[in-house]
Amino acid sequence: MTGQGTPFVSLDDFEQHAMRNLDRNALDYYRSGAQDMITLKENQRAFDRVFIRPRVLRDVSTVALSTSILGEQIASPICIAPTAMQRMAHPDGELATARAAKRKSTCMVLSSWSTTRIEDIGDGVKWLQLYVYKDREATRRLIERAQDSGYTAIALTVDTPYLGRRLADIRNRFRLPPHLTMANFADTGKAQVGKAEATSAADNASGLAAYVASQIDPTLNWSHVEWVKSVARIPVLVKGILTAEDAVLAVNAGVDGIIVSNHGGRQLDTVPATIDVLEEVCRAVDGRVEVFLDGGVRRGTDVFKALALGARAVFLGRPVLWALNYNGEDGVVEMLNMINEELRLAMALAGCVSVADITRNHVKVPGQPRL
Ligand SMILES: Cc1cc2nc3c(=O)[nH]c(=O)nc-3n(C[C@H](O)[C@H](O)[C@H](O)COP(=O)(O)O)c2cc1C
Ligand SMILES: O=C(O)C(=O)c1ccccc1
Repeated sequence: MTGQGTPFVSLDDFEQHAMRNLDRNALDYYRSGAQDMITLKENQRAFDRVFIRPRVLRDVSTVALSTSILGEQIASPICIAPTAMQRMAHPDGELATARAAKRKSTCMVLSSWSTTRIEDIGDGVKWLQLYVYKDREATRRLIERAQDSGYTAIALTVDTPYLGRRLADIRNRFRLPPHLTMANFADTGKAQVGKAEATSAADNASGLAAYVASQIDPTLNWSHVEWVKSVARIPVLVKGILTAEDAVLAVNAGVDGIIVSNHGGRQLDTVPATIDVLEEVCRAVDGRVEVFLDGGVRRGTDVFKALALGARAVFLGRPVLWALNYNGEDGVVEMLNMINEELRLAMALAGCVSVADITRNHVKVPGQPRL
């Protein structure tokens, strides 16, 4: 938008810019999905199969985007998903993202694999994304550090007992550039993502897969959710639920929220698009906890559809990385402004003047007539 070039008109333009600007190691890591990337593509395509049923003649001269998540007020239901290693996209990395989130009064989820320390993120609505590490004391310390630093929820990622198979990262032998570290682990000697040795074609030569295998506890099970609940004094959400069955187990385990996510198509390939399972999850949850969605959200109409199908708010993953790469903090603000204005217009044209006005009857889903 800045400068003399053609103005950016959609979130896709930020990605196109990053494709020309980012180095291969980082670009492939950020863009990739697992295996054949069926789920990655499906996340976006599935939104196109949902149609909006607009209501007219409703005085849409003012449209309010504000809402609350887990009791905290935010300016819009468009939040920021945790993505690891943001300093590969821009030198200011997570700091820039956090400042942008604060300027827009929205929620940022910090990845526990950030290149900025938990303590160094300024104020604002912020949650910490957590993995259960083999080192249980280190995991406990992360929760405590988050609480001491003003984070208001823990999002426990449950879809990554192992890293998904991302072919480009294997080919590239992905590494975190040597000047960067997994900053939250600086005191444990586990902050470097080294080069993996590929000994056979079947080995996963991505440095990240090896790092994950060495750090994350693959015994991850429901007792760990209860353990995190017992340690944390702030709400705990599970991130990575895709079925009604697991949603019920999560509610029974006492979680405070569910993030419907397939990890941006980066874990198990050929799982469904998140928008296609959102309603199933919401029905199973039946209002007992808030349900969120991420995956493939690129336009205001996508946000509208997710809210209509039961999401309290949505989270953006890759678009934040593209915007960061484009112009740091200001780039992320610009990207958020764009999708927020798209949402405002979609709501107005569909006859909704507040987030609470968006109902199930505002969308038509293939094979699921509901009226
Ligand atoms: C580069 C990248 C890194 C990610 N890192 C994490 C992470 O550290 N923890 C996590 O729970 N999810 C991680 N995710 C998944 C996102 O939180 C989110 O589920 C996904 O990106 C949403 O899809 P979208 O990119 O299509 O918006 C990552 C995703 C990407 C693209
Ligand atoms: O890349 C990812 O999707 C992810 O969640 C991750 C983040 C840091 C290290 C390993 C995996």
